[in-house]
Amino acid sequence: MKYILASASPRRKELLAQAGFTFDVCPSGAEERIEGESPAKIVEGLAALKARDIFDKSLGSMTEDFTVIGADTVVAYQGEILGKPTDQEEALAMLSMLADRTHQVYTGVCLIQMKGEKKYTRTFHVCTQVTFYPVSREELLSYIRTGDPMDKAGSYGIQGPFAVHIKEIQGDYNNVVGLPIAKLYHELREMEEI
Ligand SMILES: Cc1cn([C@H]2C[C@H](O)[C@@H](COP(=O)(O)OP(=O)(O)OP(=O)(O)O)O2)c(=O)[nH]c1=O
Repeated sequence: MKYILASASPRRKELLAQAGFTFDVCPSGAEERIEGESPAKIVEGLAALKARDIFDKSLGSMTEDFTVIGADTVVAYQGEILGKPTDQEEALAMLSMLADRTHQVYTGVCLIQMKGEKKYTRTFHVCTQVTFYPVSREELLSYIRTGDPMDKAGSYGIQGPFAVHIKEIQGDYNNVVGLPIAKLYHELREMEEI
């Protein structure tokens, strides 16, 4: 089975490699816009969009069985959905809202597999609860100056300098970083047994 990761995220690449997969990386340029639904539906929809884009592009050139992996991550807080910030001001607004509170991180994953003549699709999501300590405005500003928030959903990376502000998490840590690798592994294993 050949695996194709439909993502430009270096964290997703690292997590998949750590888990022992060998794979190609083929980022999707699919337009990321799905609105007005629950966070779970949004991340699943966006993951499916990315996976489908790369599946369609790969189909003509693949001579062996293959699986495309697409993923998307958002932060949700009391009905608000937070993606990547567009500028430093927005990053400050997001982090100020999340400080001293608990929010949810959703990652959706879509697997599209071609086995023989048959196509199989699986889409799922994983939700992790994350609680921040109180964070002062000065601390937030100095974190934002590092540039770390800008490519991350919710404006923070749990795996970087912001780690000192994480009080508690409930659920899969890797899901927060961008890929629920354990669930992904088990879903793939089930898929390949069919
Ligand atoms: C909350 C959080 C998010 N993130 C990252 C994971 C994702 O890369 C990013 C959310 O953006 P995504 O749109 O999910 O992914 P991406 O644009 O990086 O890559 P692609 O669309 O090509 O798959 O935020 C962290 O690295 N750490 C965190 O703690």
